[in-house]
Amino acid sequence: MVQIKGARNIWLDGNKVEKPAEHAAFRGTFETIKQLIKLIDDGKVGFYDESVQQNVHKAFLIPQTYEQLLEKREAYETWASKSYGMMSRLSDYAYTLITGYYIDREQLSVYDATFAEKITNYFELVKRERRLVTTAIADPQMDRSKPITERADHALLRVVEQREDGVVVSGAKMIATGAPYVDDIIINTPYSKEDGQEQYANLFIVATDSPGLEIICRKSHAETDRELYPLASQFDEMDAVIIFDNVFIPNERIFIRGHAQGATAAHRHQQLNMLAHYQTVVRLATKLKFVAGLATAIAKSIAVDTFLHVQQKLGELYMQVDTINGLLQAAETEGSVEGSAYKPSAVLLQVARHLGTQYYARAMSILKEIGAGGYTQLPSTVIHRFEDERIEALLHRYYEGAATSAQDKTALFRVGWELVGSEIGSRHDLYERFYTGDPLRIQALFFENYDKGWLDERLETFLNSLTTTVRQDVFV
Ligand SMILES: Cc1cc2nc3c(=O)[nH]c(=O)nc-3n(C[C@H](O)[C@H](O)[C@H](O)COP(=O)(O)OP(=O)(O)OC[C@H]3O[C@@H](n4cnc5c(N)ncnc54)[C@H](O)[C@@H]3O)c2cc1C
Repeated sequence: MVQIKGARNIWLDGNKVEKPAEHAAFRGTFETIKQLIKLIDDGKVGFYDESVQQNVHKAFLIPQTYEQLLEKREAYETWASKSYGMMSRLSDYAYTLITGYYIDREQLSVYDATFAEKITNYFELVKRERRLVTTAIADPQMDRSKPITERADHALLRVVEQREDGVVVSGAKMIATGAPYVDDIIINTPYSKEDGQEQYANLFIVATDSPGLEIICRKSHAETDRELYPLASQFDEMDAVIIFDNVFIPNERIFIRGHAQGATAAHRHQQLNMLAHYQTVVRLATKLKFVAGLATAIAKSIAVDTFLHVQQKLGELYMQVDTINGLLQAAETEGSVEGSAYKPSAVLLQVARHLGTQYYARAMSILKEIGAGGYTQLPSTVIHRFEDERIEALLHRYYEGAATSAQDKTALFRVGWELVGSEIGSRHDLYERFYTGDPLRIQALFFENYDKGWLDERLETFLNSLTTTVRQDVFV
């Protein structure tokens, strides 16, 4: 029996949600998560872990070889394809972050001598209890222009009381996708900290049933009717702001305590964690594949795939999928053993992640252009629910496709509308643009960190070839 406890202080529509698993806004997703967790007992997603004597998700597998990395890919693919790539923070991402910290525990112990022991204990706990975990990093959008030192006191999550057995923190974090469903949230800080800013410089994992931790949900996009809303009825992950109103964090959950460089190093670790990026790119590929398949089926259903420009647009979608898959494969084969793990190539995964922020928006645009007015021609319910048989018969006639029944054609367009026109669809468009951080600054960071050696070399060779003699030869 799979138990999902869910969080405690969940706020939706101004009310406290007492039994989230029974609430219409969360029920469908609770059910999906339950089905997913069952997969851990299957060989494709889970592996037997001696230390906890049970199957655990392969996100926890520390790959020693290329082949083991591929095993992880299969697990992520199987997990992601159950939600067609629509759910992305269902713990597999957070598990890879924890595994990454565990792999590099000695390195990070430089900033907090207790790091290695605590992360080892948590690594075992999360596997043993099959705890669900998400992550929240950014501070609330108040005044982004000010340096940390000039921001309002409550603008940053901070320690308000030091105790022997832990710390008390106040402040807020945004956004934590999946928060109502999880047991724990990894909390870190996005900005580089300096000495003197220790009260903001903590990496900890907070339990969602901690008193004072309030989960403020956005509007629910969930629906309960599976036939009308196949995506929203199963896959609304929910996004929330987490408010810490004097929340106690016990010592064993504080991995870096009040260390400016340490908190920055932990954040960089998360940003550069190739095993975590690997999971996100596998998930992205799954979603793009789903969209490409749907766009093709919609085009076929009304036979617009016969037109050249539609063929070109569908071709573009296939190229998106093949580009991301190609980058994934290259990242796998160009990986290397670093420390105790075989890790995929960082640069190629960063490229794939960044392309994803543009590809998804483009894919939505193509889906709109192909389906066109068909999305708004949908009757407000499925055809077989019409109470008048005469009208139902008329709908079967006038909603039919080229070689597709009215029932099948409207079902396809319904999914299309969920992606391009519904609230959950808009949320996904936003998610793909921003989930990896601000794409603008990430690309600029790519420039900064890029190994530009080969660019200089080429230019130097060219410039050296233009010796005085050659120039004289040319211009005499
Ligand atoms: C649907 C969704 C789900 C998410 N889920 C999670 C999650 O589970 N966990 C998590 O940790 N995060 C999550 N995020 C948050 C995500 O990490 C942030 O949205 C992202 O880092 C961008 O930050 P922001 O939204 O605060 O935008 P801001 O940083 O406020 O940026 C707003 C605009 O201002 C510009 N800007 C801001 N500051 C600067 C600057 N210094 N220099 C130049 N330009 C600047 C940006 O380019 C952008 O155009 C999620 C986001 C979304 C949309």
